[in-house]
Amino acid sequence: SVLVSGVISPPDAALTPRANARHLPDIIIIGVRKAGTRALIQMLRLHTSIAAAQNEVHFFDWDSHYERGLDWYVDQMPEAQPGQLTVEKTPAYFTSRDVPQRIRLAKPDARLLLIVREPTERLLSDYTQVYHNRLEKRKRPQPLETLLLRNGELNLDYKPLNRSLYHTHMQRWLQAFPISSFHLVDGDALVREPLAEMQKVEAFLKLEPQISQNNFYFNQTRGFFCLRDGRQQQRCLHSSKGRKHPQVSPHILSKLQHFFHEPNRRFFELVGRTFDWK
Ligand SMILES: Nc1ncnc2c1ncn2[C@@H]1O[C@H](COP(=O)(O)OS(=O)(=O)O)[C@@H](OP(=O)(O)O)[C@H]1O
Repeated sequence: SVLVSGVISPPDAALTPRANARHLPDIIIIGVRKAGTRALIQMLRLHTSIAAAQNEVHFFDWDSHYERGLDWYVDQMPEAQPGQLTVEKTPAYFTSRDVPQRIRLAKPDARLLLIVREPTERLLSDYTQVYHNRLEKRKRPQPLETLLLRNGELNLDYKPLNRSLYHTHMQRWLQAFPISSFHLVDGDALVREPLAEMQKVEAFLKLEPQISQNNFYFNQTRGFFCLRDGRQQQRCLHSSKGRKHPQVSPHILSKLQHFFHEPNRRFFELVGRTFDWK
């Protein structure tokens, strides 16, 4: 501060380094569960302009969190340097009824990242996740057929099946946000060619292109790409990512793929692009 004719003037804002601060997320990864949301947020934070929340926050989908208000939500965010964009991921947002309107109220200019994956494979991944959760809780896992079929027909109330009906959920989101608020990430492509997929994300977010081939190396043991950050720290995703899926009879597989054909077509129409799904 400077003493001018006996008055102490406030410090020059331009000369005072602004401190790191928490703020509402600029970017939200809204899902889909088991489509590669963790890989996406980890790859995004390779960029120096991104500050990412570590844990799934579940602010907009859990009433007990939502009732705590926006100050609580901001407290869950990482500290961001001036100019950094903040991102959180909660895959359950995509399929939760009230979430689109709640996000619109809190952050109408949020940039929404949605990662999708071939719906049958996503269903099997979802089943596998629940299977392991039950084992951990010492509950007996149930065979897929019992959950998926009712009187020989597909059981539409089975949640992992419902979550793969992307168009029904996307319809709700498009009532709250224009399509320009979304960027869709191809989860199958992110596994095979992470750099190409991340360059599209950088472009959508208007970030300076920074992520490079140097940030990825293929790990033969894991069968996936792992990450190398700017300080040459190497890191693969947790071992719960990339699990073996159950063997499913060809009859059920083709039933599922046939079933998803029409919902997929409607999803492609809604989002104005296609994916390479059977
Ligand atoms: N690089 C890399 N390493 C490991 N795993 C990768 C990677 N990229 C994408 N994936 C895929 O991410 C799938 C898990 O998806 P999510 O992180 O969205 O799951 S969750 O909803 O948060 O539980 C996980 O699904 P499963 O293979 O079914 O386990 C992976 O296929």
